[in-house]
Amino acid sequence: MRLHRNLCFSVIDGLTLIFNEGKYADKVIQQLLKRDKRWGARDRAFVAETTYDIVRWKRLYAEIAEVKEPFDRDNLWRMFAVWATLKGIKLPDWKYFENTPTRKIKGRFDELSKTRKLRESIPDWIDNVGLEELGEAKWTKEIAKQNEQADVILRTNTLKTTKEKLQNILHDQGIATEFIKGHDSALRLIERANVFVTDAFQKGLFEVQDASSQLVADFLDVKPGMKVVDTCAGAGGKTLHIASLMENKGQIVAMDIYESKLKKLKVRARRNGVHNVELKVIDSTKPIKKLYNKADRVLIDAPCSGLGVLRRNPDAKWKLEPEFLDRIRATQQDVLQQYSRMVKPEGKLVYATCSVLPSENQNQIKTFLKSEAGANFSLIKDKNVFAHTSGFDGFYMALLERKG
Ligand SMILES: C[S@@+](CC[C@H](N)C(=O)[O-])C[C@H]1O[C@@H](n2cnc3c(N)ncnc32)[C@H](O)[C@@H]1O
Repeated sequence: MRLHRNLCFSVIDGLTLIFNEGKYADKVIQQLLKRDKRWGARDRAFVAETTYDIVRWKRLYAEIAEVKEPFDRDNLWRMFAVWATLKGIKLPDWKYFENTPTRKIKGRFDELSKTRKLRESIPDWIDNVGLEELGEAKWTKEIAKQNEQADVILRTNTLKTTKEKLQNILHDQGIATEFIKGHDSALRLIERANVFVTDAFQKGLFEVQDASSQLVADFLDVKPGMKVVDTCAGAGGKTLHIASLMENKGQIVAMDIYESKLKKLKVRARRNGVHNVELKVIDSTKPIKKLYNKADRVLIDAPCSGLGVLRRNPDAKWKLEPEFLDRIRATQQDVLQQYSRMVKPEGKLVYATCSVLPSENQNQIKTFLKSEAGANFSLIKDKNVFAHTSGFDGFYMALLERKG
């Protein structure tokens, strides 16, 4: 691979914004990709993947390069040189790469890789939490898998097409996909591609959604005609899936504390041809209380640490803080206590997170079931999905039923 100056400069600019100005990696990369209209698919992939890679391996590369935060541009070039050297890419004779100690970089990589938190490039505290909650063997495998790039997975919008038809349509546009066993609506891209620019996407034939995330709506056991409340709907990944499973029949109330997210859901629903979703901002306890005992199904896709989706959001490793984790655990129990009241007798509730930590998952369910609000419920089944065993995102989901 040959390094191109303007692409490498873009990566360094992006890293400055992410590391030094606290900007979100996905947003920064989105902006970077708009920089030069002449960039082809490969150039764009280089900028996106190299930036994500250096974000993912920040701690390890900074240790190898012997630089400390806040990083100046020279520091970032040194980290870039580490990235290129470890990838076996020949460094051009630009001034930024003068005196790059290639052999020393490889030696330090081997040495530092003996320690998990350095090898996997994670803060000490995350390593400690993972170790404490999952044990050495599981945590070591899971965090390694969480550092790999995730596949692109699509969910067929069955309101508009079938998985087989979608596969053919994408094939005609040069995008090869395969089915995934156990995931009825999913297609996996065999090679990465920008699917958002396809006609099929504009027409709402699919959404991009990881295979684990696609299990959640299935878990909720919805039927056409039901009244379903999606309490933490965000931009609606799961709401849209639920609408497909309900064949647009019945009613879905999609709620979130952020109106901005629900606005995105509105746009997506229109593209998907979804007609049975009502949006409600949670700005007080009123909209919740109004729905007490009314819903056949309630989904709590709870806010969480995101420790199951680091493959997609590698900068979360650096943004997460122990205090946030404590606060979010309290929120998780709180939403379980409050939102479970919307389930009617014999109705069902799914609690889900994209975390692999038991303290955000099964332990929350145990606490809930022992509480007064939880005494009305019984656990039907739950499922832990780990990236290292499934190959998809880390997730947890529990299905509870309210007694009659
Ligand atoms: C895991 S995300 C939801 C993802 C979304 N369900 C999807 O499938 O695309 C959690 C959501 O919970 C929302 N949230 C945070 N605290 C909340 C609360 N107390 N009540 C309702 N929603 C909340 C966040 O704004 C966020 O959109």
